[in-house]
Amino acid sequence: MTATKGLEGVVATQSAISSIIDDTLTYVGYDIDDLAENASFEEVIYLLWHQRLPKMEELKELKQQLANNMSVPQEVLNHFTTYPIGEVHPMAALRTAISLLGLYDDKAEDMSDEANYAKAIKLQAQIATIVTAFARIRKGLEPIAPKSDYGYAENFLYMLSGKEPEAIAIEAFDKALVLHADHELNASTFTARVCVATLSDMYSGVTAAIGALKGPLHGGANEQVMKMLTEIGSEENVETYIREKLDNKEKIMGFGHRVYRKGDPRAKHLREMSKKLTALRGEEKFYNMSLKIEAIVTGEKNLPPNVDFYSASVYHSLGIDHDLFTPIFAVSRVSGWIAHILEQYANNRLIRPRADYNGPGMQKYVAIGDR
Ligand SMILES: CC(=O)SCCNC(=O)CCNC(=O)[C@H](O)C(C)(C)COP(=O)(O)OP(=O)(O)OC[C@H]1O[C@@H](n2cnc3c(N)ncnc32)[C@H](O)[C@@H]1OP(=O)(O)O
Ligand SMILES: O=C([O-])CC(=O)C(=O)O
Repeated sequence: MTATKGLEGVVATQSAISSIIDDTLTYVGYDIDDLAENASFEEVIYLLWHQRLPKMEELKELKQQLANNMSVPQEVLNHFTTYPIGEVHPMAALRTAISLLGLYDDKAEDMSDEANYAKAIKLQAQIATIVTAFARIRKGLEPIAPKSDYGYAENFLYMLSGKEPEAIAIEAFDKALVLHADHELNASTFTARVCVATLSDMYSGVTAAIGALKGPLHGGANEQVMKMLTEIGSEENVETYIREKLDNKEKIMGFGHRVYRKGDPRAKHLREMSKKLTALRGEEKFYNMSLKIEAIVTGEKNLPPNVDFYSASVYHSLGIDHDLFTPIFAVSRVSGWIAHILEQYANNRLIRPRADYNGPGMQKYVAIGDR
């Protein structure tokens, strides 16, 4: 047995949800460029969960189900007030809250298709409330109740700020949600599938996936990109900062990808959004700095930007706190995790690979006094 480091190139399952073939990303056969331009996030959720686009009535029903299920048990919101203020990362809070949410769902352990679909709706709806409520509670603010006539992106921005969001912000946020919804067998999705392949419940699968998304080599990179942009501070500092990092063999967050070689097709949409939104907010410097970083990293290392690079300046331009960038990734990606969890349940087999053992040979137990 020989191990493949990081499982690179290993095909671990069949899936009909999304594909990356020759650097083209599709959700159920629809090109991401097509969906980014035309589909709403709710349509994408339906597409991922049903493997077809919804008809008008089906979309209306899904939107209503999501809006009707956004309220979170008060106990879950109350527990946020017990955290040490300012010390808990929102991804840790989210991971804990989703696990806690399972305790208040009397169907959490019911593995019927109906119960799993009801859990899917609840999780997708309530994750938005959890992220926004935590963001407010940690600042001493009251959570804002969702509006039943708002779409998903609009409700998220409204619950976060308490203000009616501008049309341009809703449109940009909705597109960001579409772009992040699914991505074949990325680390967090694989984690979710491994978890539920033991026939564990959906809350466990999503909690495990959040843990995997949190790391800076995966979803956590978007927050790190913003940290880097803030540290660099101005266009003049880009060259020295980036070259020093590359010379020290440090990674530049938001660049590189395990699967894409020519580039991540999602990045160009976010680059465009970053250009538009930073200009609108008078914060062009973040876009200009990003362009300059891209030119150096791609020029020197042949590493194109991934989805996390320009999403940072997009979310910053929407006035979102930097440590909420990865929780927002989870708000979108939970749609993909759920699609994969349902697909795993539908054709399940325990996921249990082998390890190529490279420890010591056979040893004889030595009594503690003789070691
Ligand atoms: C939503 C997402 O998860 S997208 C990815 C988000 N993560 C990031 O942006 C973090 C930065 N990027 C990375 O760490 C990597 O490119 C990953 C994790 C995305 C992919 O990693 P892998 O396929 O395992 O590539 P690996 O880390 O082995 O890198 C291969 C080589 O490219 C270099 N490299 C890869 N990414 C970068 C980077 N961002 N900056 C500088 N060098 C890099 C590595 O140092 C390594 O060089 P070496 O062969 O000289 O040692
Ligand atoms: O596919 C990956 O490895 C990471 C990624 O881009 C994503 O999850 O969106």
